[in-house]
Amino acid sequence: MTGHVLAIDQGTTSTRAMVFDEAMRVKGVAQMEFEQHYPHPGWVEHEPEDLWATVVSTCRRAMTSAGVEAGDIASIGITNQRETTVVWDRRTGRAVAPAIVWQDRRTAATCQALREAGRETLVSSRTGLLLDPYFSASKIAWILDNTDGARSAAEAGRLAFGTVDSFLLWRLTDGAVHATDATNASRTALYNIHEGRWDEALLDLFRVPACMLPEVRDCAADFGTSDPDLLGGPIAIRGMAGDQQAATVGQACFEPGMVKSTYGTGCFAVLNTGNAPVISKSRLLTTIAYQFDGQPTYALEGAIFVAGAAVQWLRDGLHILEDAAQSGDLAAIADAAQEVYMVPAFVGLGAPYWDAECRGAIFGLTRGTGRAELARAALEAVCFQTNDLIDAMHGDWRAAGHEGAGAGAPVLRVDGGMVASDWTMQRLADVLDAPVDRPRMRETTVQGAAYLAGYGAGLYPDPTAFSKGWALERRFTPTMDAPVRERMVAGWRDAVSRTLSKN
Ligand SMILES: Nc1ncnc2c1ncn2[C@@H]1O[C@H](COP(=O)(O)OP(=O)(O)O)[C@@H](O)[C@H]1O
Ligand SMILES: O=P(O)(O)OC[C@H](O)CO
Repeated sequence: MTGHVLAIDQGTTSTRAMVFDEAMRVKGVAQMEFEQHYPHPGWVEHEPEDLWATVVSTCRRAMTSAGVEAGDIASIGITNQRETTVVWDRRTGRAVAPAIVWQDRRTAATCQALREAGRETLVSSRTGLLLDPYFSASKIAWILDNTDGARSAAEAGRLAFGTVDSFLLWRLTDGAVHATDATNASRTALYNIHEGRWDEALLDLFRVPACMLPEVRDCAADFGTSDPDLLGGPIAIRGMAGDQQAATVGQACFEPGMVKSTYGTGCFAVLNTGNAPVISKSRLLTTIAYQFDGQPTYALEGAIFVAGAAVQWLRDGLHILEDAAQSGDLAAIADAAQEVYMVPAFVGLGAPYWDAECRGAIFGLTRGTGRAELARAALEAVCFQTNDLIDAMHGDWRAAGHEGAGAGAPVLRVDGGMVASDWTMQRLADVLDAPVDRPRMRETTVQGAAYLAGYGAGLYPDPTAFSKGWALERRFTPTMDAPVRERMVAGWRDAVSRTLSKN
């Protein structure tokens, strides 16, 4: 029975655990949602104990459903919602404040002040990111400045910072290992992606004490051993990556030029750019896709903050859907004559607009607009935003001298909860005017984490051999006439321009 891998995917709205066997077949699955906290407009928090409790519970349940015990598992892989910031007490392991989630905008004014002070180039040139509240650095400073005694405790070495991976690792190893991996580090705005180290100038800029930071390791590496009391025995931890990077691995996007896009709460498109970082002219992020043997592979990334979250809003906020799947059925019967656009800037807009202050808007409402048109507008917003990202990506890729190659071959590999919607995937292909490939294995994020853990443990083959196992479930081919597409895209861009805060 040995030769299994346990993969943990601690996401924004739910935690999943899966057990895979030595042939990478899924043997057991468990998933749990947990509470989202919105204490003020633009704020989003998680309770770190909820993250931890759902991880332990889903791991145990996945193992039970797979019929395996700790001794049957060769290694654990961790993947996670990125940027979300946890600061905890090293003695107790307890967080000193709620986790500030990646979507949280409370540090918008700090970032704006730093931008006005001309510090954006320092951040972007070293981290590949932008001065935006999305990333961890300003969130850490907020916790230190707004929690009693936290700054002095941090400076005295009593507090630890971690993105969610690092916090979970600390807990899994009972405080023995304070580490992260290069992909998660690359999302903090404190990590120099060119030199592969925490950057003193950025630590000064954001006022973060160096002694709080985890050690940075490869994605397939020795991350220690789990506390024997947690899962019925000690298990080696050998894989780690941020969830979008894990999905890039799970989609086997190992060749420069390959692109994947994941549709969960948000949407994240990642283009593998190989061993050399490509600097975007369109405000996309340069980031680390994965790192093996100390060698980073870089990526361009476009991040959209709200994708499936707009569907959730229709369901839980407006109560016009019974479940998320109904959105596609409604969109299919929406009135084609009504041009309704939804710009779901609930927490501002991400790439390529980066406007933390703007908020959502709906255009083109008439007396005849109903829930079908709103559902269609929410799903189409995801397609239009992907189109904005892919346009920008291809521009950057060509500017880097890759005309016609790689990303020039316009195929998008998709995954995440939303890709279950055939209507949305067809509309995506139509809006992109390019094929959209949905793989047989939709849980690519957790599969990526499993692959890293199995690769790290010497159980799974090298990336080239793993790539051969990628299998297509369905290709969506564009069918929309060009004038219709162009009119729709122009309508979307007009809606965005009317939503941006700089109007
Ligand atoms: N059939 C569907 N049609 C449209 N949206 C869907 C569908 N199924 C799930 N979703 C959306 O996908 C998201 C869940 O995807 P998931 O990958 O589990 O997200 P996350 O990892 O961010 O928690 C939810 O926001 C949900 O509204
Ligand atoms: O948890 P997800 O799938 O919404 O992904 C969140 C991202 O990692 C945020 O950058």
